[in-house]
Amino acid sequence: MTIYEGKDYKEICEKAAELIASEIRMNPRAVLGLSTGSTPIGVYDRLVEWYEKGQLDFSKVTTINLDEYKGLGAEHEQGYRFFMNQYLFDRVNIDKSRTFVPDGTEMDSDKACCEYEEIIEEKGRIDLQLLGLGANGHIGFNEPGDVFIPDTHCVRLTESTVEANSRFFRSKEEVPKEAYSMGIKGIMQARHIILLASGKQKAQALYEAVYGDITPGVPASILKLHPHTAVFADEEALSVIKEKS
Ligand SMILES: O=P(O)(O)OC[C@H]1O[C@](O)(CO)[C@@H](O)[C@@H]1O
Repeated sequence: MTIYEGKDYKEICEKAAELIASEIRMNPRAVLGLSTGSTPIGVYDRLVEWYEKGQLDFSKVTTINLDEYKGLGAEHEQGYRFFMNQYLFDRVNIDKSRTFVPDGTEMDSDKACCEYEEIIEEKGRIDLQLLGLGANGHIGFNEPGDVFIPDTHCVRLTESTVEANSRFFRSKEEVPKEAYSMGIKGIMQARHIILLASGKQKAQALYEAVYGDITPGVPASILKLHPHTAVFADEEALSVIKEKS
C-alpha cells in the first residue's frame, strides 16, 4: 500500500485521474472498475475535461461498477447507473453497452448477483479499480461484518451507511436498505487499485484500514494484501494517521 498525500480534494482527484488516463492511453481496451458516491466526482470531472480536449478516448474502454441499490432503476436519480451516466458515461465517447452496473431492478437477489458475477468473470480481471472509502471502512458496499464475502452479493446496509447516504435522498426513509455489491474477490483481483479518501469523516476508517488488523470488521483493511494499492488521501483524511504516528 503506498500512500500519497494531497493537500486537498482537488489534488487527490487530479492524481487519481492521471493514473486512470495513463491506463486508458497505454491500454485503450482497459477494463476499469468504477465507484460512485461523492468522492470520485472530481476524478470523473477531470477525465471529462481531458476527453473534451481530445486527450482521451473511451471508445474501447469497458467499465464495471461496484454496486447498485436494490430496487433502483436507471431512471432513479439516486441510483448508481443514473450517477454514472450523469457524471461520466453521458459526457464521454464510451460505448454504453460496455458499461456494467448491477441491475437494481432485479428483485431476485440471487439472480441479480449471479448475473453480475458472470459479467465480472467474462470481462476478465479489472485493470484499474477506483475505490472510495465508507466512513465505516466499507469498499463498494462490502459492509463491516464477520467474514469477507468474495462474490457479488446482496448487502443489508448498515445504519451508519444509510445515515451517511441519506444526504443524497429527500429523507432517510427513502434510502434503500439493501444493495448489490461486487465482492472482495472481484476487487482484489484487479491489477491496480486506487483508494481515494477525502475529509475528516474518513480519517478514522483510513487509519484503521492502513494501520489496523486485516479484518472484515474494516473491509478496506484487506487492501493491505494487494500488491498494487495506491491510496490518495487529503490532509483531513490523513489527520488521524498523523495524530497517531
Ligand atoms: O464517497 P462517499 O459518498 O463518501 O461514499 C463512500 C463510498 O460509499 C459508496 O457510496 C458505497 O458504494 C461508494 O461508492 C463510496 O466510495
